[in-house]
Amino acid sequence: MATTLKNNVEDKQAALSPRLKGRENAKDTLCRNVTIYGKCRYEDKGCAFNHNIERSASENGQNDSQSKKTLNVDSPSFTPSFLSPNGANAAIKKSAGISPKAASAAPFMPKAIISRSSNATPLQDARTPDWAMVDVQEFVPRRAQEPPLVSWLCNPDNDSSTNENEIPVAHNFETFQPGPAPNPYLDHGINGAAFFQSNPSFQLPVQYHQYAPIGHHSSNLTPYQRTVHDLFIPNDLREEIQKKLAATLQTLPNSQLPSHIESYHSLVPLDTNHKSSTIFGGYTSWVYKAQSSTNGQYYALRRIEGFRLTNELAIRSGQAWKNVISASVVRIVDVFTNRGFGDSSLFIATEYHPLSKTLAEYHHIGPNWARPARNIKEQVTEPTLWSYVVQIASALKAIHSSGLAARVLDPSRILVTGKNRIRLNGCGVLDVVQFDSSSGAPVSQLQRQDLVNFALVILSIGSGIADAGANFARNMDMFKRFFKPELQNAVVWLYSAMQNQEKTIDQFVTLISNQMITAFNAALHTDDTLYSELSREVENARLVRLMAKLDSINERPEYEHDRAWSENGERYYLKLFRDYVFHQVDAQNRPVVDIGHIVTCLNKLDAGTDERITLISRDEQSCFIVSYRELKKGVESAFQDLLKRSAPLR
Ligand SMILES: Nc1ncnc2c1ncn2[C@@H]1O[C@H](COP(=O)(O)OP(=O)(O)OP(=O)(O)O)[C@@H](O)[C@H]1O
Repeated sequence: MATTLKNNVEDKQAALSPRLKGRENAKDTLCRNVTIYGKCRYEDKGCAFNHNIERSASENGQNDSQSKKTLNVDSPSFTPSFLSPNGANAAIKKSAGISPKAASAAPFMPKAIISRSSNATPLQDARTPDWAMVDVQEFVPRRAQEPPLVSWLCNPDNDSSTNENEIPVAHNFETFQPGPAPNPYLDHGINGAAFFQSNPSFQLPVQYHQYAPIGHHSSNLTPYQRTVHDLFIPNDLREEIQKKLAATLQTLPNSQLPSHIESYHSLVPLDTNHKSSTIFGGYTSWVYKAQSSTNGQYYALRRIEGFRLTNELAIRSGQAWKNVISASVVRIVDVFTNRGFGDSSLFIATEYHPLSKTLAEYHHIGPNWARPARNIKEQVTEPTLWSYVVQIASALKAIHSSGLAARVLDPSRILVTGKNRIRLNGCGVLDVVQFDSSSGAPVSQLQRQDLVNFALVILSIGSGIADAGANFARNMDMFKRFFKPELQNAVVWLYSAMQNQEKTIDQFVTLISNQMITAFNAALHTDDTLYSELSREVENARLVRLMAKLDSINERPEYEHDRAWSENGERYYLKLFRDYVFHQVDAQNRPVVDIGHIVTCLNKLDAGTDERITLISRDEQSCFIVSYRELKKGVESAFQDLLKRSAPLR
């Protein structure tokens, strides 16, 4: 059970020191057993009370400095001397006056370690899960009755450690590290091998996080400096993703639309211009975002208004598009008819790409953006146009090799789903709505028509004219003013596909192989960039999970009367740790908000380092010196305990 913190010394105390200020005044008048697992924090400053402290090597340096310093985020964090990157550590300085023989002496092992380890009662039981740090004993404040392992007792009245009224202070020596590895300079046999990483297995870095400087770097920072922005993905990318997510979740309350169409519900219209085109065989089409009640995913539902199904095979020809998997084609997931809108309509459910525009909208092509209104700045660049050519070619290759033809290939039906990322949309619709009339046309002819349409799409985007096919020669002249012969030749080659029965998309792909390589290289660069952005988020995901655990176990109303979490409880220090991480104050009691401190603490907690920190209760009555290793163990065990009690997930 928990150590009794309150004791009869209390009434002898005149005043309490504030948490972070006024220590100097308080130290002479008060030494109120503030230490449970450490030593009196005022002892080094001449505390007037007896300190029955059996010194051990472990307290040299690190505990002294811990206890001397105020609890402030500005305090330098403890770095084990043997991990010190610059090598300028106290251990080296101290050894200057020691005889060379001493270097080969056996490392100092405090007696307490030996006795403790032999008597240790492992808290781990057979049910210890994999995540547990089996070599660490959980930090549990001891009862007053238990004999202290090492008398680090700070008792103002009595230096005997057996008195009931005293707070026994047992220091957990499991976390003590005997010291750094032997000095590699002295061992000539190893030939300097100690300077190199000999252990190929994963090792934690000194700072217990993985914020390696990959990706772009701000040049006016020193190598060890990071800005908060370095820890997260760039703002513009985050904003873009957030907008897309918000668009996906958008709903339309009180809409007049049907509540559901088959298994799709929450319909939101996506087309903003209420014009009807003849591109789908004269049928009017509407596009809605909808959520599937089958899997919760979002889809784009294209409704072909007033379509009457006369042949079941027509639907089947639309279903064939489900097998076309290409990064440059909007994937069709379902084709069906439904009367939800009060008429007979055809519905094509496709993948939903939030906030996408059509190529015509994106490049201002159409009746409203005819050539004279388009200025030179809006002129699409040649690399962008080549990128479109490569993507459309790759889409057509996938479609044609499935024995299908796109048929709908127009700037008003190609979606721009990202920067320079396009996808063919509306494919498969004509296969259904013109099933009877088109069943006679050979697919090879439709595929060659695709090549012609392909040429017109490129010409249209390049020249800014919607109906580029109406006067091909004149528009081509215009096109030649902006683009090099290689691109002009590609357009002409495609446009003449109807006259040459041999032309296929495969031949075209071979012709543009140089551009394919360029596009592939650019895609790899984009991939690298995104990967480096992703690597920044990796640490954040880890820390968020850790924070989720911390927040789940702290301040639970169910634990309100749980003694383990009370001031006298064995989990009390976890509460104090939360304060230490998130509720720091400075000497004037002003909040210190330092994300660097929070991230550092959480990383060390996650790693379970041996560094010890001082945790002081809000009323300044209790003080713990505890290592991150013990904290980690405590957090994990409290969380597992919580999981055991929790209701099964729905
Ligand atoms: N799969 C999809 N994912 C996300 N948005 C889409 C999808 N398909 C279409 N849209 C959106 O719906 C809008 C309308 O698409 P549509 O294909 O009907 O083009 P349109 O320009 O409205 O043509 P028209 O008015 O001639 O029918 C597009 O601008 C696009 O923003």
